[in-house]
Amino acid sequence: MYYVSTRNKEDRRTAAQAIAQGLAADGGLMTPEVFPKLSQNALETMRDMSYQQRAVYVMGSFLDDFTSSELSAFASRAYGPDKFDVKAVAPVRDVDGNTYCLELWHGPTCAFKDMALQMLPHLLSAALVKNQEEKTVCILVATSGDTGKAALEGFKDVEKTRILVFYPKDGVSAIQQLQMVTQEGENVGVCSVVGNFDDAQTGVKRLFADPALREQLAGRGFFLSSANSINWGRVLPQIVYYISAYCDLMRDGKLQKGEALNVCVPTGNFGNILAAYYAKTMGVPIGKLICASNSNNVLTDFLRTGVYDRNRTFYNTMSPSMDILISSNLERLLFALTGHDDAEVRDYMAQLNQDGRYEVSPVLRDKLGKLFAAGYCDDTRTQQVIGRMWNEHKYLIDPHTAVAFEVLDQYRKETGDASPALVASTASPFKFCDSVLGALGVTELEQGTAILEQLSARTGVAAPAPLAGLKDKSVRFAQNVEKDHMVDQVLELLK
Ligand SMILES: N[C@@H](CCOP(=O)(O)O)C(=O)O
Repeated sequence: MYYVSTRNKEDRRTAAQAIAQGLAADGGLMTPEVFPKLSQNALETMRDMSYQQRAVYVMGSFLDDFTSSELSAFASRAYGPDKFDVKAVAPVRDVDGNTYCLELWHGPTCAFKDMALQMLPHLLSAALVKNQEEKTVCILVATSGDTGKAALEGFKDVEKTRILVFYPKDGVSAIQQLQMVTQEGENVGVCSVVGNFDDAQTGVKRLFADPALREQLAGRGFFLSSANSINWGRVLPQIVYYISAYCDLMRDGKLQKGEALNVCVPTGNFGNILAAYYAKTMGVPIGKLICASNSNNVLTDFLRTGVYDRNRTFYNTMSPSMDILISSNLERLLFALTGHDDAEVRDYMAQLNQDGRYEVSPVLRDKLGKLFAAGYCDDTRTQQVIGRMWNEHKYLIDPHTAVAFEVLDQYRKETGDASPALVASTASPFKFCDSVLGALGVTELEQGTAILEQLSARTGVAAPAPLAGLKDKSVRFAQNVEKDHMVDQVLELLK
């Protein structure tokens, strides 16, 4: 199977090339030329498999330049008991008999990003060998909180890799920041950027597009790649968990063969919900894809009107991982829904770059409306939902998950569509202790890592071990740069 750039479908690469490259040379996103189909029989075959086996089954259908024994070895290392605190890896919790919650935060950094970033280093390391690459890869990451730590943990001390993470100063939670600045490993770097996530992400994309920098780094024996969801190796493992959740629900008798399941995903960069869309494209009986946003509701407006307009106020919210106005992966959706019309996608992206805005064709708008629903939720409501979920279900959820529960509720009320629904739960509530404690009515908050124990004491829920362990770690990274000086950090790390 080949992968093509969303901006030039003549640019064809193998999976190993696409994964090593991260982003296409023209700034487009590498995307499969065709999507394999999963029959109902295939879903039934997978029903009784472990998560690791399902990952091999699904990923194998996309990665024909990787052997099945390679993928099996990667899956057992990526999703083993030393990495995930539950055997199921991505368990599905029954909330009320018709609403299910896919818990994606049982990995080493307590966020859904682990699902892909425990796998990507294996894929990328193998890809370097397959491509006979002699240079060391330097992974540049922009994060609004979760990707950064998950990528650092995944690539820590991985041979022939370096990793540098940029996060917005004052744009991530205190625990998220502590997770990153205390990162161990000889090949890692972390730096805050003056600005918001969009500034960090745009800065990173600018570095990828800088031919002089690439040449200079090549001279030092390095090339650049990405661990953000612009890299296909990030999106593919995310498709697996939607398929796995559907199989779990069938196995447990909660869904009948072929029964539609709506899926509601809190998303900022659109990678997580795009993975659900791809699972649907492959044949999983997913009904409506419900896109949940916080007050940075650029995606809500886009999916409702067909107009993408990032010219609006950027809010720092209590669900920081979704504080994004330039949503990278939408480009892959546009490519899919235009029938791989790279010229049309190029045109939209050029308008976005120039005016911060584009409007899709009426045909595309209709397709979006049939596939997606969208809504958003502000911080006040987010805290109410956290409080309600705790009081009614004794279920402790994080602010991003709360946004999704609220938007699903809005959708059900507005449409009367009472189909079974799956909510993607993207992070542990312990990553956002202050907001969660506030939602539970606590006003006097402990400082530093003591707040983890405070949330535990208030709820009787134990903090995940990797977060509880933060109190023994020392801060290693305190660098802060203006967005125009990110290049200096790269050159410093790779000197
Ligand atoms: N929500 C992200 C932002 C980057 O998104 P990605 O899916 O492209 O890595 C984060 O937590 O950093």
